[in-house]
Amino acid sequence: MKLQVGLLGGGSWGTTVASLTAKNSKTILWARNQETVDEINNSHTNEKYLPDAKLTHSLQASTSIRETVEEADVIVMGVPAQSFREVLKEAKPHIRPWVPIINLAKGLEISTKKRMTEIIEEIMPGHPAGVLTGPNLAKEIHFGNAAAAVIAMVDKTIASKLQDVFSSGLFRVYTNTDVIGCELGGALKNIIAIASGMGDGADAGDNTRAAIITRGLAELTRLGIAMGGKKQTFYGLAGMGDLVATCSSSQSRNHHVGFELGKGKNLEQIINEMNEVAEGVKTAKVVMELAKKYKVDMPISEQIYKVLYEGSTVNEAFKGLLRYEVGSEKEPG
Ligand SMILES: NC(=O)C1=CN([C@@H]2O[C@H](COP(=O)(O)OP(=O)(O)OC[C@H]3O[C@@H](n4cnc5c(N)ncnc54)[C@H](OP(=O)(O)O)[C@@H]3O)[C@@H](O)[C@H]2O)C=CC1
Ligand SMILES: O=C(CO)COP(=O)(O)O
Repeated sequence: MKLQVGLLGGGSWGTTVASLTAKNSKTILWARNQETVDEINNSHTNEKYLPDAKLTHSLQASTSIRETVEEADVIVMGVPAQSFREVLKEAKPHIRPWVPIINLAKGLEISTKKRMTEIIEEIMPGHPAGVLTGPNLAKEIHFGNAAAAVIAMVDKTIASKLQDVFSSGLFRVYTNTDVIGCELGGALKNIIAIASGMGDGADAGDNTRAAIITRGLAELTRLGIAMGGKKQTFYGLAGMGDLVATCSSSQSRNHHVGFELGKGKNLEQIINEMNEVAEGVKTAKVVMELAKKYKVDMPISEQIYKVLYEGSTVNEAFKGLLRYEVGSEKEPG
């Protein structure tokens, strides 16, 4: 039986994933913006978020959440982390019992410090919750470059059914049962990507970027393990894979924020000039609280937090990092 997909969120990643699943299954994409919906239905494009990309013709869009989810066999949540709860609550009355809900967002909720699948479990108890994550820069996937992702769910049987919904010849979807680790990998790497972009913007060089990626992996792994993720997960697609892609790509919005900071622009101006989300900016606040709660050292994230929220300069951030005691390159856990 072909599963029907209801995907909520018409930004660059939501539209990309909907265009992928529409190749395999009937897919309806919900966006709140009527113009976006009309453009997807009539021209099979979403120029605001995916300039020059042609979407799968069978993809339908709707401004009605009810129409999008009421017959869906799987719900995919493609809105940013801070809007996740309100959109899911709006959809809840129309979602059939036991339908799995898959998160695409890479962020943590500021007010509760929760992961998105924790929000799913809170609002929709009884529905299997999972996350699709990995090194997946939307535009490359749209233009047909090969990529790999992970679908993480506690229930292996459901995860392998959903593998077929998301996979295509060029988009290879692996399964994993470590939902916590996969979800945290995606959220935590965004702050490291800001750091890497900041180094690139300040012309710090390739060695600096490599050090940020490697030590960034160590610190996100430390927090991830303390919060219940598995060490192995952070060395896979959801951890190292996504970290490398995001930290080294000018397509990454988080890298872009860092790059502009490195060039000397201020945060407000950078955000005002973007029309897409950079989740790391908000996640940085949550991560500092989590690092304190779990008593984990996160020197790179801490310096980024100081630049974003405490008026630290880029120079001070790099000097701050250099002041940390150089210990042994011990196991992150
Ligand atoms: N882009 C990428 O390469 C990848 C992104 N992700 C993650 O996916 C998530 C979504 O990102 P992405 O699609 O890129 O984001 P974009 O910034 O491209 O788009 C955000 C989308 O969410 C919609 N939206 C925002 N707030 C609300 C709300 N309150 N109610 C309804 N819709 C809302 C926007 O609608 P409107 O246009 O009306 O403002 C827009 O359609 C993020 O967490 C990101 O980290 C994960 C992997 C890859
Ligand atoms: O998560 C992503 C790629 O895997 C996208 O990163 P940005 O949100 O920084 O663009």
